[in-house]
This record gives sequence, C-alpha cells and structure tokens, in this order.
Amino acid sequence: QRHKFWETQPVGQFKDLHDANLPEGPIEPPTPISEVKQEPYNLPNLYEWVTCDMNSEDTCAEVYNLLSNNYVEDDENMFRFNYSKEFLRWALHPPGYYKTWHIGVRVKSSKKLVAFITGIPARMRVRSEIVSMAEVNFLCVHKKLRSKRLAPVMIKEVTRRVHLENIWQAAYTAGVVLPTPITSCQYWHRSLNPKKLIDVGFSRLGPRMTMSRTLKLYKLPDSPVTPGFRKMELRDVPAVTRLLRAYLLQFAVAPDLDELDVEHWILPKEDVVDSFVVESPESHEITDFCSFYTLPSSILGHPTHSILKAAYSYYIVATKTPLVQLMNDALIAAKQKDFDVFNALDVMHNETFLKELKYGPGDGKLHYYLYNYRIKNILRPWELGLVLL
Ligand SMILES: COc1cccc(CC(=N)NC(=O)c2cccnc2OC2CCNCC2)c1
Repeated sequence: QRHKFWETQPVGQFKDLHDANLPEGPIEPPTPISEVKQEPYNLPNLYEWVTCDMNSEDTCAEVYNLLSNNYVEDDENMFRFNYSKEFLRWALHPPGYYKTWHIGVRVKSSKKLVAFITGIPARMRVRSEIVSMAEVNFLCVHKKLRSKRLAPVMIKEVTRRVHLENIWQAAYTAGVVLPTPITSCQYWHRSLNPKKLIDVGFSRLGPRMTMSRTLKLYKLPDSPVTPGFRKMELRDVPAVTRLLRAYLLQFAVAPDLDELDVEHWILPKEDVVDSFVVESPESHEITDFCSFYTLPSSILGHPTHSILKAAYSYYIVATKTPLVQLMNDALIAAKQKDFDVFNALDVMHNETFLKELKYGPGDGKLHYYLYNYRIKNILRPWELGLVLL
C-alpha cells in the first residue's frame, strides 16, 4: 500500500533498480500539447483551484500564513520552516517563470487557502544532456486536510500545467524516501549562537562540555580574514557566472545557469540571499565566491524564543582561496548578520570542510528526485551540484 500514487508515475521504480538494460534518460516520451488534459483535475467537491499571484500582497500573505502554520517540520516537531514573503517572491519569480505554476486550493465557501504547490522552470544538465525541467517545491496541505489524498491530485495538476508548457521532466526533494532517490544527502549544522541553540533544544551540550567551553569552541573572528572578501555586486555577475559554470561541470546533475539566472539567484537580496566574492587585491580578478540563503524556522511552543535564524549554504566556488577558509569567512559573515546556525548538505565539495569547521550531523536526510528521467546508477552526494530552496 506504500507509494500507491508513485507506482503510477514515470519515476524510477524500486523494482527496476537493478535492471541494467534500462537506458538513462526520459522514461516516457513527450505527448503533443493537444493531447495533454486541457482542464484541471477534479478536486473533492468543497474545494477549487486558484492560481496564486505572488505579486499580490494579499495572496502572498495568504501563502506565507499557510506555509508558516502547515509546512515542513523537523522529525521531533520542534521547528517549522518559516519562509518569508520576500523569500517566496524571490523563489517563485526567476527569469521565465509561469504564474500558472503557482497553484493554490481554496475552500469554495470561505475562500480559505488550504493547499499549495509550485513549479519554476530550470535548465538542468544531467551528465551531458541539457534538460528543461520544472523545479517543484512548497507542496503543502493544511494540517486539518491531511490524508484526504489531496497531495497526489496537486502533483498531477502541477505536472499537467508543466506539460502544457512542453516541459516533461522535473526535480524535487523530500525528507521522505519515495520511488526513487537519485541521491540522499545528509544535512549538517554549524552552531553560530550555541547558547540559543541549546536553550531551544536544537542542540544539546556535548558530553563533558560546559556552556563556557561550548561558547569558546564555536567562537569565530569578528570579521572575515580573506583579503578582498566583499559583498557581491551587479558588476560581478559575469565573473561569478564564469566561475560557477566552470565549477558545476564536474557534477553529474547541476543547473545550467546563465548571467540572468546568476543575477536573480546569487546577487544579494536583504533577508533572502547573501553572497560574497573574493576580489584579488593585486589583479582585481574575482577568484572565489560563496553564498547562503536565509530560511528561518518557527520554534514551536518555546516560552522566550519564537524564531531560529538559519542560513543555508547555497553555491560556493573556491579557485584560489582554500575552500575551508572561504567557508569559514561565510560562517563569520553569517554570525555578523546574527544567524543562529549555518546549515549545509554533504553535496558538491562540502564534506571536505564539514568536520574541520565544526559542523555536527543533522538528524535526517534530504532525498533528491527526478521526474520522468532515469539515471543509471544512484549518485553519491558529492556528484550532485544542485541546491534547491
Ligand atoms: C530547523 O528547522 C527545521 C524545520 C523543518 C525541517 C527541518 C529538518 C529538515 N528537513 N531540514 C532540511 O530539509 C534541510 C537541511 C539542510 C539543508 N537544507 C534543508 O532543506 C532545504 C532544502 C529543501 N527544502 C527545504 C529547505 C528543520
């Protein structure tokens, strides 16, 4: 009875895992747009589809409130992702986005928003193939409507609307194992404000550790140490794009980003995404860059703390500065901005700095998936060059 829905979908199936004859690539061919279902899937009677215009302050606030109260929680239900409105607008309005892929479900009578799912277009490289995909994210069903089998119909509806734009593949992540991960990543946390993290139960005092010893262990310099380390600016976009494109070529799955994409995804946006470059003091060449995004979590039911300020490692390219030193400067910059914790997945070259920079392993995994695209062998996390929001 497990995966009743996913066994009907064009995704790698567990039973096919060892079938070496199955070729890498699309599982099902595209169909003519005229043969794609033209009308939305049926919802249970009380509900209706709505396209969410995230530029509308009211709609964006409704989406924010739905996610803030009903989106993903950690395994112990102590924290819940609390994406901000400006973050959601950033995440959903990349170059070439489709408003019709921002899909809500309302109660017909009250017009209350009770479910949400989104897609954004992304050019992806899978080994040597450039594939147009949708990145599907923010699937959320109100806590009171769970196990009404709403999620499968929302996934089918976003798939239908993606097909109508002649796109046949997708990428998504989940904290649960579904048919079939292309890779499974371990997440890691680096304490920046250990006292608060221990107060709220995110971390525990280590064995034979006192609080003052713990504060000293995670203490960082007051400012970055790399000469030429500075905030990224618009004029850096061409150089950062060159660095990032060259770096991502080594990974089996990675986004194929051009300058417009880099301008959208990497340029600093307050309280959304931070990025820094290293400009060589002699040559003024941009030799490295690092970036992290801002994703706070609500702290559920704590008397004095309500928000956990978390930074999430995004894209990092070190060509001259040692990666560990560049990442340490990112930690220092995040501490300066009052983040409590810096999170990272063991993707790309991240596992080379995690232990040295005093990251601790998280208590779960993040699984990556492709829709309608088979890859022959599961990837190791360091073969993955893709970070989803
Ligand atoms: C600390 O507050 C949390 C609130 C909800 C869930 C989790 C645990 C968790 N599931 N973490 C991750 O998925 C995660 C851990 C490290 C890096 N990125 C991550 O997820 C990103 C990427 C996928 N979409 C959510 C944000 C933690």
